Amino acid sequence: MPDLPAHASPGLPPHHSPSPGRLDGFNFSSSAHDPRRHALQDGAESQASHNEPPPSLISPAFTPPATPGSSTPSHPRPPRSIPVDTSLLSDAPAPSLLEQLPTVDCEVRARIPTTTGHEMWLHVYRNSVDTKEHLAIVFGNAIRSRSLDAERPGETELDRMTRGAYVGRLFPGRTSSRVEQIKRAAGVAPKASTSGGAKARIDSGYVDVSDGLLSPSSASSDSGDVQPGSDLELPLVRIHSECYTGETVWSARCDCGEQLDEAARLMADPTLSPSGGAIVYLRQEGRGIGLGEKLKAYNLQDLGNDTYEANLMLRHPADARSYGLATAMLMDLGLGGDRGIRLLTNNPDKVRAVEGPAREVVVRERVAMIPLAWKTGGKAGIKSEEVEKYLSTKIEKFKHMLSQK
Ligand SMILES: Nc1nc2c(ncn2[C@@H]2O[C@H](COP(=O)(O)OP(=O)(O)OP(=O)(O)O)[C@@H](O)[C@H]2O)c(=O)[nH]1
Repeated sequence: MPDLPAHASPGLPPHHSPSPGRLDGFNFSSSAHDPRRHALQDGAESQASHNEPPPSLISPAFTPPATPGSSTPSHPRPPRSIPVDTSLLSDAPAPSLLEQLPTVDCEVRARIPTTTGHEMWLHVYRNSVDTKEHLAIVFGNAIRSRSLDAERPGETELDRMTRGAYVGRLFPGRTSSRVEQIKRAAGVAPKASTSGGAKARIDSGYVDVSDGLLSPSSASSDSGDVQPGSDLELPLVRIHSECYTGETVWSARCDCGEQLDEAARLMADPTLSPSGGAIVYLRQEGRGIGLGEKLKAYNLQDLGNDTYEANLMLRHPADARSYGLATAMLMDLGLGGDRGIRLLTNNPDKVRAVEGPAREVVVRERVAMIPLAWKTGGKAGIKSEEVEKYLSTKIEKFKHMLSQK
């Protein structure tokens, strides 16, 4: 059988959805690098003959399970976090920043359940500088978009719920986007009722007020306004640039899929990210040059150039990205201001650029993104000649703060 992912092969039986809990890892990406994938292919015929579903491709490679002792390797140590004072980085060339931040608006948000049982909130943004749908992937209920929650003239409660401007969970028959209204209508004292898991009859439907609805005290953190000095840890943030090849078609030329997956895993884990997290997913494919140009760059790399040189040969900057949109989206998510964030990155430009022209966002700590293959001695993560070369060019030419030690 050719070395293709199982879902590319009509010869394999359809996959069954894994049940939550069976797969503790968190994975956006497919499993091109998963040793189990090869086992899957080798064993596909015998599995088919035993009529058992093959293991899902939607989970395995990059993210180790949270449950100790499972078969994929785990790296339970919290990620390395380094305090950052960007005002001290002034001797390095500063990234170019827009004088004024773009305006952004969260158009719609929806709950995305995952095969691991974790949920995330996908936000689609519009903005004043391009027509792309930039995204925020939010973990936890503490981070909310101001522009999403803002009232829009003439809208109905159904309009609000349809665009995702509701609190708590939707359920058939829910008629109000606002949880306080629901609780008032039910005559339920928010805290007292949650302990008993009481169900309150609301209009034509039932709402379990203990299920995903916020009490008044947690509703204040719902706005993102956690006071500095509170004992909650800083929210974890990743600014991620789109990479179709690394995130969708199992490319081992880069570590982008692994990084996206790892960011989600960290943010979904309440012990590592107790105040939640957000991945700002910018549609800046190929470091801003687009997919077609990136593929040309790959051909130039196969001809012996590195990723930096290939961009220049195509008359593009080595890195054509900007981060003003990310800054504006973080502010909209309540992650701006002095309280600060922890930023998952190795890229020094990103640390400074995301802070914005007037330090609208403050990066208090940088959390390093170490390739899983390095952390696990090659047992997990992306392994290829190409990715090794890519990583060394990131370190040597883009000055990424990444070392094997
Ligand atoms: N032009 C070009 N873009 C690439 C190449 N490989 C990956 N990319 C793009 O690079 C972006 C990711 O950039 P990276 O340099 O890997 O990482 P980073 O976002 O700068 O830094 P980290 O935050 O540490 O991950 C994505 O948009 C990818 O599509 C390549 O060889 N050429």
